Amino acid sequence: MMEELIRQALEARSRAYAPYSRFQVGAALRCDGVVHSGCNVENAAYPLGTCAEAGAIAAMIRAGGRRIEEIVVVGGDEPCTPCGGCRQKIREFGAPDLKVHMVDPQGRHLMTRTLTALLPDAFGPDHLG
Ligand SMILES: O=c1ccn([C@H]2C[C@H](O)[C@@H](CO)O2)c(=O)[nH]1
Ligand SMILES: [Zn+2]
Repeated sequence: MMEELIRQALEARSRAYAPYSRFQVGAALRCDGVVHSGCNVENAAYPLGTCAEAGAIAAMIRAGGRRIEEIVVVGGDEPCTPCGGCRQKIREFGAPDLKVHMVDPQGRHLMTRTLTALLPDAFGPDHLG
């Protein structure tokens, strides 16, 4: 299953629209045993670009899913750690011990972190009662 997550993250990355940064990113997550993926989509109005993780989450929600069980992110040769905004977006649907894996464009494992390690003391849905 990890292999499938990596495969889909790489495939999503190959479809990234990143003409401005030229930094292509793919993300794939598993929810209820199903894999959903996304890529970054930039815009001539730079701040409107969206991250790969956001695309994968949108695909999961569109499919009726609500829980991220595992997620893989691929950017360049260094670990592509999710940006701060994406950490919060992942928190919405991920448990504190969710594993976030980072791989390189060849699919080789680079780093794994728990969501808690990436976003300690996170604000989340529980805070709203
Ligand atoms: O985890 C990350 C980090 C960056 N990006 C995108 C945003 C932008 O399009 C490009 C450069 O920051 O990479 C992602 O999609 N996910
Ligand atoms: Zn992001």
